[in-house]
Amino acid sequence: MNNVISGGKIVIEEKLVELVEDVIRAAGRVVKKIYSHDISMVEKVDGSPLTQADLASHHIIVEGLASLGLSIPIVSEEDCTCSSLSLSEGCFWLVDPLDGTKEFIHKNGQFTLNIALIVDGEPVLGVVYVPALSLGYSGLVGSSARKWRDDGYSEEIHVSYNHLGSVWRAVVSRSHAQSEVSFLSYLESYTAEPMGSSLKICAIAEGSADIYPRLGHTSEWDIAAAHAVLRAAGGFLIRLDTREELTYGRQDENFLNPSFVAYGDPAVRPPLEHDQNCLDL
Ligand SMILES: Nc1ncnc2c1ncn2[C@@H]1O[C@H](COP(=O)(O)O)[C@@H](OP(=O)(O)O)[C@H]1O
Ligand SMILES: [Mg+2]
Repeated sequence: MNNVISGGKIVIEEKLVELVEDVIRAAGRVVKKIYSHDISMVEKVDGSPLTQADLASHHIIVEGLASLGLSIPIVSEEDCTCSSLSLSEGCFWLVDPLDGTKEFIHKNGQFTLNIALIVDGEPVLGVVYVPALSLGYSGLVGSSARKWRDDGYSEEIHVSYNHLGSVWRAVVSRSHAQSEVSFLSYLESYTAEPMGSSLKICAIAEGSADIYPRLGHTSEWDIAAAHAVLRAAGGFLIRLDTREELTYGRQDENFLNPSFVAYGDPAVRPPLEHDQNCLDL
């Protein structure tokens, strides 16, 4: 592991992204196997679904990240007990082992595995894997973002800048999108495509969508990895209350996110002048 640790400090470079891709693919293989059989589920305390795939993926990712030997704390949707640590400074892994569990259960393919590296509150590295498509997205902020497949295909991705004067291509949650549609009515003309999981943010990163507003509940692990991919691809994900880029490690708030909007082109900002009004809709 000498190539990612130098002078006792973690070196965040492409080699580390490749190692995280190996970890996520290993978990994805198991998730895919479960997906192809009957899926049994239980309800968590908050009423959200949990399947054997969420737990299997969690264990493989936690073991895989630990085996890198970097001694970085891991916060996962399925185990956020290290939240007694102070996470606002330093590094931690932020993992959603299966985002879009409802999509997984409904077998529509729109679920993802997500691993982000957070440094001083910012998502700096992210890998999102889409088992149903054998497809992944990786981003290293300050370097580049890539879309890749298990067969070795890989291409650099970038947000789209060409929407001006044309219809805004919005993506919204499949399950929770009522207020988001009200928010979008501030745009002159838009289409709204329902999509599960962190795929929505990846769609903006690769330029196939322009904007994703989320006014309802999400947790930090739902979006951190795709947020890193989006930043690496030139995009933004800002809180609607402060209009600042969203940061991570807010364990005092149980890792719950405020309302936010993700977008690719900085020119999307003008409609956000109305954001506070939108929240009251
Ligand atoms: N009431 C709620 N509180 C917290 N998070 C919620 C929620 N309703 C939905 N979510 C989050 O939204 C994610 C799904 O997003 P989407 O609707 O965009 O596909 C879920 O991820 P999981 O499937 O990992 O639980 C869950 O974390
Ligand atoms: Mg999730």
